[in-house]
Amino acid sequence: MALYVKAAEVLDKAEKKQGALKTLVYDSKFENIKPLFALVMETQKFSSVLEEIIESTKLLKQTKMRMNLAKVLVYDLLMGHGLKCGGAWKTMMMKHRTRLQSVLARMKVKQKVSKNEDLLPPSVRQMLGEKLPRYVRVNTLKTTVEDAVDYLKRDGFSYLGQASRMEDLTLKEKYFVMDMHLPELLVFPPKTDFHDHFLYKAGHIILQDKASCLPAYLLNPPPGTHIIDACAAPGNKTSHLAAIMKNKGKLFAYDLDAKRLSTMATLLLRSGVTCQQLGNQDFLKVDPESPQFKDVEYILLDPSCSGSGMVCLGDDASSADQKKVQARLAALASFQLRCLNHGLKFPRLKRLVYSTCSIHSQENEEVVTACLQQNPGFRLVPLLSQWPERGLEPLTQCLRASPAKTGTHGFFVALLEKHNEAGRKKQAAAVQKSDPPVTISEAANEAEKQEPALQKSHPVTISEAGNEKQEPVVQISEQEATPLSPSTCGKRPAASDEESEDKQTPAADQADGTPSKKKRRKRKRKKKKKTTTTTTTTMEMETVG
Ligand SMILES: C[S@@+](CC[C@H](N)C(=O)[O-])C[C@H]1O[C@@H](n2cnc3c(N)ncnc32)[C@H](O)[C@@H]1O
Repeated sequence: MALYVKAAEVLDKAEKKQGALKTLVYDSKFENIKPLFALVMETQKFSSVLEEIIESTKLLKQTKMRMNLAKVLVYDLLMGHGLKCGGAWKTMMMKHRTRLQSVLARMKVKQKVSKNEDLLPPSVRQMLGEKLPRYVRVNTLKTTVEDAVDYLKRDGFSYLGQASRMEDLTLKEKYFVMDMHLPELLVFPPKTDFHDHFLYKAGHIILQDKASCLPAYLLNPPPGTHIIDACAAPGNKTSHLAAIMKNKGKLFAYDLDAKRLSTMATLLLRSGVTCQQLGNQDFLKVDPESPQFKDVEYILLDPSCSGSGMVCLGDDASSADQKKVQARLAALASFQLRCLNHGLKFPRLKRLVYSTCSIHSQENEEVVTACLQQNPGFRLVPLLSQWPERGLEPLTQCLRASPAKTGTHGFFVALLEKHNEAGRKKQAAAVQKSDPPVTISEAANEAEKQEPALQKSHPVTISEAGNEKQEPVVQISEQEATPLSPSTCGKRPAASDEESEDKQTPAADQADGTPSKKKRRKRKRKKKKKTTTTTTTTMEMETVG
């Protein structure tokens, strides 16, 4: 029952505008956040429907419950996976179940619909991203685009060829097109459900939002290269990278969260990925100087972020508790900048792609600006000139994405590349002459002054899209994770994300501040033991994956 009481409490607080749902759930200190989050989000989504059912059955009067408690219980009883409580509460709810069920059934008959979702008001449906197309990435490790298209045609879908404008992505019934920017991406009407489809179950297609396909596509690591996916789980971008590399080379994929990593191992197995080496590890503690990374030339960094771009999660910006929201954003931005700076330390790195599913400049342009100030040997690569939404001024080389302009969830991508030594020295000198490096908060102030300047949309034709991958210096270009899964992207950094500065710095033992010989030896042994543990985890994950 604790779950329902806590969920009702969160909904009460949200009604009193004490914070955004997401923040309230995380602040609730409830031991099992995931089911609480899911219950609160779903109840909120069906709020108006549940209220109608509760009122027409006079449930509050008969049970003396308050509205939000009734809502969470009725949600789970009628639309969720059944009540997860026992005792008097369950007995009471079961007593009313038939009446509640028949009101729900009557509502559906009246509105001539069959699914619970269809009862939602249009405004809620739009907010939930129902209007976003269903994007399907063809997994070229298992099939080809042509074969996937043929299979889908035989399965009753009608193929309209490659799209050339945004409007072509607005589809109905069983029509589908090939995307105009990403040729391995097929586009279907919103809500087309592939979860039970053979191609999905066999790993031939991957359900991935278009914006989320950008990082791997733009990084475009050639087959045979060594690459790191720094914050990888649940692995949609990892499997995309492996497909681009044709499973040739080495793909180190790290994630701090063991559970998500194990989901990822299953997903990669199904997708036919074989070039990976998984590690349940904090990326910030991966040593760039380690011999195993000496050939790493590419990094994909998609760190934890606010998830404010995910249409289903919404944005905390309207939250009454702006202080908390800003503090959370600042903590995330600081973590993201540390990851970015760390990624640039790999000695042979050529390119790093940075992405977030956030719409906040603090996590996007400001992080990149601060990073470039601190790493003058790197610069931004201009991306997809035809892409309709750019990074905020002056970072227009980067891409942004949004439901309105690109028909996707909100997203941000920047591609950084190392430039030559002469340029680096020149830039370093210029930085010394000018202001000290921009810190995140300074960048925040600057960015606030800027008006977002967005470029106009230029429709792309097939051949242009093919050429669109940027001229390279070297060479160019979900839950079980569905794009709408809150756990994929809106995930808060694990505790160590925000405190991931190495906490194991040894305390000084001797007068000069250095540890004693004995202690040094002990620490050395401990360190050796730790390395072995990490390797074991990596090996285990490889076996699973
Ligand atoms: C936005 S999600 C990554 C989504 C993934 N790239 C994909 O496309 O499926 C961020 C991930 O970073 C992980 N993470 C957070 N802090 C980390 C750290 N310090 N080191 C490695 N992974 C971390 C989280 O567990 C989470 O799985």
